[in-house]
Amino acid sequence: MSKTIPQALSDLKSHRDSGAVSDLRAAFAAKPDRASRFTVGLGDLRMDFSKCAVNYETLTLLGELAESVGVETQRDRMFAGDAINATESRAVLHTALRAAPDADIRVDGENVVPQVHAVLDAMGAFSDGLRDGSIRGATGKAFTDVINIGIGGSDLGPVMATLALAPYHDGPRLHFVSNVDGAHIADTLEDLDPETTLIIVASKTFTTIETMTNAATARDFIVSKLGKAAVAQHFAALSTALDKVEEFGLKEDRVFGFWDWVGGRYSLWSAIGLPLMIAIGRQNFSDFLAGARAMDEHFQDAPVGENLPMLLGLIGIWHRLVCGYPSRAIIPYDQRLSRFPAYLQQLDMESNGKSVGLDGQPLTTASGPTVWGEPGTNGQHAFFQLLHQGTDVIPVEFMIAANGHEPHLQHQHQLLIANCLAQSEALMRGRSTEEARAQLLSSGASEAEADRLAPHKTFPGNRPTITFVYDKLTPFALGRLIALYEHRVFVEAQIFGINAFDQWGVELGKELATGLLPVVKGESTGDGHDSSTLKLAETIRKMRGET
Ligand SMILES: O=P(O)(O)OC[C@H]1O[C@](O)(CO)[C@@H](O)[C@@H]1O
Repeated sequence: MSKTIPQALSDLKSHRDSGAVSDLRAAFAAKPDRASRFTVGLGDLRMDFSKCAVNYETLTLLGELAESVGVETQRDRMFAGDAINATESRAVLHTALRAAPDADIRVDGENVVPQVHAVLDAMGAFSDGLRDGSIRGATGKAFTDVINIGIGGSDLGPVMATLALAPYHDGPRLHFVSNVDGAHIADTLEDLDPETTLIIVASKTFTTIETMTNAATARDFIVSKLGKAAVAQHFAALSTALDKVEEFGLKEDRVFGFWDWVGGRYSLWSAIGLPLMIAIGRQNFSDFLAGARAMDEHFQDAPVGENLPMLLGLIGIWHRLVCGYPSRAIIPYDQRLSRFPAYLQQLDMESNGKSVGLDGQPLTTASGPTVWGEPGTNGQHAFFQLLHQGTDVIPVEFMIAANGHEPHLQHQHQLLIANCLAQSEALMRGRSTEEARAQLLSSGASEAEADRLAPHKTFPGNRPTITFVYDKLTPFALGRLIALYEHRVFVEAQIFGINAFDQWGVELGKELATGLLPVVKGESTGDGHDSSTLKLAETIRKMRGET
């Protein structure tokens, strides 16, 4: 019989308190094969978690915790299309978006895979037409530029993946506009010609105020030069709300749909991926889906001890619920993954930033950590000081490709690799005060100077890191990496006992913004708002010369 969750957690805490792996340096010295023991892989992807303070017993206890909440059963329910998004009574089937054409995945008795592939085919035909110039604008010119207007899940995934796969771009130039700040769209439109610009409006609900406002501005941009009739040729829409898209005035062949069982932050594999497909082409997009599918299969089939998403999730839980670390940093040593941390922020924090359990009761443990990061080596010259010597321990997840896409810049790639490995080594080893002192003395410092400076040059070490290594950042590798993190978030959510697939926490601010707009415009005195908010609105109106 499996343990109860409190029992499993309490056993993990006692295990940690017993100091099983309290000194990583000593653990490496004691077991020279520690790296091979705590590295798992899938294809060319390796996950080395040997620099986390865990041993085999930790993994066994984490496995018991997973069993106590039925993670595997929940996983199977998700893949089977059960309505596991309980607060919205919906299935959660982003995995069906990358399923093989002959798969059979049912929602309300209907196999959804044929619909998925019908949309993929339509996206393929449209992106082929844009890329080969057979689909043209109102004045007969081919499209040179495509703007994706969307926000959150309708922006972050396409932006991140388009940048990540830049070496595969051979289609029109891509631009992304998300912020309601007019500066974003103004700067984007600045150098573009309406005659050769296609605008994609990406919104699951087709009601999001930022996206609809930017879409209206983009529409004016097209209409002012080409007239109203050009809208149908210069726009496309990606949405589940087909009725609302119709009101916007788009023809059916310019609308690419998806379904309510695709969460916004899990939608990159759906029609929301169209900008990426336009940039890299149908075949590369299909490889991207295949990478995610490989991770889906692995997540379903591999035993817990070899299962990357399970282990990544369980180690995340170890750090959050047992060690109490409040955040984690994602540091890709890959400039083209520079938006990956931002993408993961939505994926992870919008999913697991909850404080009420599935039963509607307040959680009695913590839930998702703060997720943040920047690419290396840039971060080294910014916030790594805190990672090495700050008072908080922040687990880091590094990622590095063995091979870059620039064969003529091998030396730079080797330097990048050396930096990535050096950082995880430094975080693990640290430098004792005695070592710091000895180093100072050997570089000519006096005894007094060495005593004074040694504490400042001491690194506590023992700071946990996970390092991912893969051959090259191909479409397949990127798809696999994203799916890994999607499933990791899922595993952690099961243990937190929350619904990872709703996001009610974004609602209140939206409602208040709608109510405050008349105050900002001076059309309402704003009864019911607090004095700070009203005073700020008044100050801003004064600065704008409106009062
Ligand atoms: O695609 P939509 O419906 O415009 O929503 C955009 C984003 O807004 C959110 O609802 C949060 O505000 C996200 O969950 C979603 O990805």
